[in-house]
Amino acid sequence: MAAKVKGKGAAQLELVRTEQTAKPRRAPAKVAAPPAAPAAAVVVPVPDDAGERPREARAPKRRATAEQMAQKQREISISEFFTKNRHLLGFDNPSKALLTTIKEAVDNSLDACEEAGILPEITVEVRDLAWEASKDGDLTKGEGRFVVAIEDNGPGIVKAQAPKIFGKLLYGSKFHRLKQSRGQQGIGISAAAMYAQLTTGAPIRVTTRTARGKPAQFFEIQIDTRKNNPVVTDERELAEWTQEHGTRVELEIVANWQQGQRFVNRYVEHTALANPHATVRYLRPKQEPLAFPRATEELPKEALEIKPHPHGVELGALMLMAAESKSHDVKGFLQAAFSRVSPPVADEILKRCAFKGRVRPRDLAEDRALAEKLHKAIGATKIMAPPTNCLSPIGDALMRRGLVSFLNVIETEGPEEETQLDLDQAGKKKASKKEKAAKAEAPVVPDAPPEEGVEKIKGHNYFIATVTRPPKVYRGNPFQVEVGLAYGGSWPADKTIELFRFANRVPLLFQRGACGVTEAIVKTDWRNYLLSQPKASLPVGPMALLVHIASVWVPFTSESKEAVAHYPEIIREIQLAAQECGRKLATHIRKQKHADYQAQRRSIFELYIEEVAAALHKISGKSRDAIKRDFLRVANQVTEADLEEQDAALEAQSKKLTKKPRRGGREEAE
Ligand SMILES: Nc1ncnc2c1ncn2[C@@H]1O[C@H](COP(=O)(O)OP(=O)(O)OP(=O)(O)O)[C@@H](O)[C@H]1O
Repeated sequence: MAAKVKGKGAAQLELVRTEQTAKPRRAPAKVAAPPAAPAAAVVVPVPDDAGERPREARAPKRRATAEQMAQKQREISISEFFTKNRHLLGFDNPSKALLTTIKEAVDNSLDACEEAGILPEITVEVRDLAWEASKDGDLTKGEGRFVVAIEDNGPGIVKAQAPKIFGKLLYGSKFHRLKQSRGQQGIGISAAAMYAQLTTGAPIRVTTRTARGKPAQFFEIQIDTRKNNPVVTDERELAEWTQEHGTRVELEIVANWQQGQRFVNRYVEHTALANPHATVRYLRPKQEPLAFPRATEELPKEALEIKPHPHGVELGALMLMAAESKSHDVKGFLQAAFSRVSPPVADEILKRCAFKGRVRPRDLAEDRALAEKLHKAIGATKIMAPPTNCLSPIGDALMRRGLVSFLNVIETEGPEEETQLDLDQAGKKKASKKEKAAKAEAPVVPDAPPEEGVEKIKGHNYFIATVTRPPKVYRGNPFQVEVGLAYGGSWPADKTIELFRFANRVPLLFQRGACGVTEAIVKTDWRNYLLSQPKASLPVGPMALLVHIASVWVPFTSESKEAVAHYPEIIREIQLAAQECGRKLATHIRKQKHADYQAQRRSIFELYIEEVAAALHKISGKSRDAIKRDFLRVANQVTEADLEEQDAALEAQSKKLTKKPRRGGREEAE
């Protein structure tokens, strides 16, 4: 495809596909015969591979002429293209298709609720048609077929829009705007509908209502893939529907539940983790439903739409914007079309351009040299970074709450609290009844207060730390990175850490190796933070690491939105966030090691308290319990004081160890 300016005038500039021909304007009178082959074929001497005497070869026979080829050339509709290339949209195989279908609909529901200012209540339902038929004694029906239904309490969809939203690829509200949202391409839900149609022939079924008192609308929609247009096969009003407002989308698809369910489980769990304001219910075949109640009643901060930043615009886009401008002069155009261009900034840009005579925006569209001058001047002018109110990060507090409620759902009940007596007997053997009774009578010395950042979840201690970096910009697009970690608990200590990747609060479950997020975490030297790390790999340790990128436009590596592209600005920000979080982790691990050591010291001391108390009781006649209590208090004071001293030393050490990333990603102590 090449950009070509057609005719004159602002509206006339457009990007034109240089097709040979979509449809010939008039049929050729007669396809000209190919030129007659020369009487004697051209003989080209070809040296033999072995370097022996040159061999003589014939020129290959022409198989088709340009005219013959032109007859086969025609436009390809976007739906036809993606029908053939559905792997590009995440429908590679039936197990992945199950997840992609759910993901597209849930992401839309969350986006719609947030945009409307509604706390999302989302139900995800997967029905296994073969299993349902088998319950009625029919073992022949529905093999490999599933119904996926997603219902939300969002704002609903107006009647006239529903067919295009669900029956036309590249139709949506988010592509042209600059504001953080899960969807950005306008292809997701219609692609799911296309996959359903392709694999089962069934239309997508949509029920939607925009307000209480208004009737719910029901549609069955198919896609005419040749034209990329919707075909409504059924449409009616429903008198009864449970939702006052919202949308329900139902798709019948070929899927692989056996393998796909773990992806869906993960997606639902992680969606709840990054969206603590949403309630998600998950109804699945042959298993108990799962519920993820919201962890906060607060909606995320509203992301506002911004205008593009001048430093992010490329020459072709600048010409296109100029062509569409309604401003009378370039100064007005710059101010109206871009963010952060105040009158003085516009004057400075124009001064740099030094245009001769009056230049109107449409002149820029028609004259590439003029546009290039302006483009260069923009690049040379210092302009304030774009506004960042277009972003809505999760934030430290909610990331922590999300992690806690996620761990509460996935964590199984931990071991019963081990009594001090269990530990005293050097081993894990249970305390005898007598010992337990003695323990109950023993004087109580208060436990040390839990360390800041440590959460007890179902009997397991997790250290949780979070970092939210300030917003940054890549190619004019604001973005912000957040990192959270949960260390300890029942995560295995000898395995690679769990890396949870998120983009605009959407979990990324595939293509971990191809993702810029993974690259940034691998490049971070986790040995500085007391984790082991094989070369060029993720670190090893009992930890889950959450990385979230919020941006007005996430640069994905493909339309299936599974991995983030390797933009240096993004990778560096992730590294900085990971390092900041890593420093918190290292402080915790050191503290933990030291506390373990002091507890060990104390327990050795406590082993002898009983006997010493008995002896002192004999000598002094003072009560044994009072003596024991005094001893325990002293033991605690000594080890606490040691701990405090150690804490101060650690604090000083960690301040000294302020890390600075080295070029290439590794970091050094200053
Ligand atoms: N449940 C819903 N409630 C309200 N509006 C919806 C809902 N689902 C889809 N929409 C509207 O339909 C549009 C198209 O959705 P679609 O999933 O095809 O693309 P997208 O979300 O814009 O981008 P992407 O292709 O990246 O997912 C959305 O932009 C939104 O305006």
